[in-house]
Amino acid sequence: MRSSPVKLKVVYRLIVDSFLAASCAAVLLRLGPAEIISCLRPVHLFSAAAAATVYLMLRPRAVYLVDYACFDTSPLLRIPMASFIEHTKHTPTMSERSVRFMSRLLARSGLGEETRLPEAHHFIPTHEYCTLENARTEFELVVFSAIDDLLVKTGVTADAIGVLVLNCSLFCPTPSLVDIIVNKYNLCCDIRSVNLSGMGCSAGLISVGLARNLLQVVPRGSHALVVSTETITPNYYVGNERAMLLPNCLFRVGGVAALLSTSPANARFRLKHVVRTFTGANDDNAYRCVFQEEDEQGNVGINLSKNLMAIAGASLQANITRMGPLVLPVSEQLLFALSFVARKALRGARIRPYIPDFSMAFKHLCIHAGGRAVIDELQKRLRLSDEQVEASRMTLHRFGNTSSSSPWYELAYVEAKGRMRKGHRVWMIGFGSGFKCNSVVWECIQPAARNIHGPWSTSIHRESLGSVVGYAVVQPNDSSSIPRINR
Ligand SMILES: CC(C)(COP(=O)(O)OP(=O)(O)OC[C@H]1O[C@@H](n2cnc3c(N)ncnc32)[C@H](O)[C@@H]1OP(=O)(O)O)[C@@H](O)C(=O)NCCC(=O)NCCSC(=O)CC(=O)O
Repeated sequence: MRSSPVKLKVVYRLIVDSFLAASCAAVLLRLGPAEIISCLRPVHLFSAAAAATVYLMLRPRAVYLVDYACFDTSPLLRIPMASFIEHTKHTPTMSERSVRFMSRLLARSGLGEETRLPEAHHFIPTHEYCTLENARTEFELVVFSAIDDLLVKTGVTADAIGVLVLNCSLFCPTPSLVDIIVNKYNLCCDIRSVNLSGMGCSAGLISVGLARNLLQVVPRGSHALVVSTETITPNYYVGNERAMLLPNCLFRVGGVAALLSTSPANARFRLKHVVRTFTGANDDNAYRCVFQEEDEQGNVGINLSKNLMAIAGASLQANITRMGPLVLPVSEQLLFALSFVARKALRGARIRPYIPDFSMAFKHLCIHAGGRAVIDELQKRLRLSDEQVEASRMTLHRFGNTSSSSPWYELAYVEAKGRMRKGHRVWMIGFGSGFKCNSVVWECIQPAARNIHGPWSTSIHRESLGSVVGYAVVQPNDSSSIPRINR
């Protein structure tokens, strides 16, 4: 049975959402069609036609997602936690204390036993194999596999690609990563290509926005290839700073290739909104909360601040303040606006911000799988149900933090579960260094066929929220032991 506040809210929504429609209908009924037509003069009709023509000519072209393909990580790259810990023991610069710390973190990280690390990280001592050549090898394996899959899936040939946008935060060689792709696929010599680096985990959604913008200036019907990945190989931290050991435990291999177009032919999703929020201006805590630096011994790593959860929550708040008006029904917007005004007007009165009910706007949420505590925080902030964060938790468990590609693994999860329907809206939320929180909204035109090949095809039958409620427990002093699952 529904509780009274919920019932009240349903009634409130009905009243507010019907109010506008009722007002318009009343005005039209009072005037009557004959009266409306008699009010119109030729000059009105001409102005309306001119305004409509100008609008049609200037409005941005609609952009569609033809399809996407996530790197289907090879089982050979699987890194059970015991192996990971064994490898850290063979890194001479890492102390026993750091090894114990990482064992503890891994056990509670929400990552499962099937996440993948690049080939170089499977050798001992790992740091000796983190070379530029091995980084290129990892990049090529991940990205070429995803692009090959995408081209096969869509039947689009490489010469139909007019725009290429790639983001990879920490690996930025020359020739650039987009040059590697242009060279491999023999893409057009006048391709508009952009290589984003250093932009963190939210850059995948920035790439989507950038591709959308570039598609406005190339011939209609052109295709934009968007590639989002993080190359793990060169980023193995060998020091003992706890905040810098965290990324070793969380980040794993992954990548996605997505094809966008201004043509709706064979498209599977329509791009509805891209909303970017940057909270680093004048806020050093936010700016430094994911920070590449050297520790006192000169070892380079990524320092993840303990404040990250709070900062991610605040930047999400800023992002939804801009997203809300675009996607929420009037009733939710009104409550949100009232709470905003009340909070501003009565600063001392500790009024909690109103959290809109996003299930009214979206059927599926794909929240960047940054870490277990991050998902927990966002679930709490947005008051989401376990089902609404399921794709995020499952992706973290099965693939780890794959950085900017993680929302795509989540979209693939929803599709592999057969939950996507025509007309469903999907909200992708990315956040990362800067500090940035970005959102992309898609509307499904054509769900994927149920049993297609994809990153979840071999495991979806055994994936469910219930299977990840416990955390794998590794015995730090016994690397040979098989980790057990603590439920
Ligand atoms: C790592 C965890 C799974 C640990 O979970 P726990 O339930 O054990 O939580 P906990 O907070 O008690 O942490 C356990 C121990 O780790 C320490 N600890 C936790 N976070 C730390 C940090 N950032 N720096 C230093 N130490 C840290 C705690 O002090 C504690 O130590 P002691 O027990 O000694 O007191 C969780 O904290 C988590 O998910 N954190 C978020 C990870 C994160 O920042 N992800 C975003 C990646 S960046 C990204 O995705 C975007 C981008 O790169 O752009």
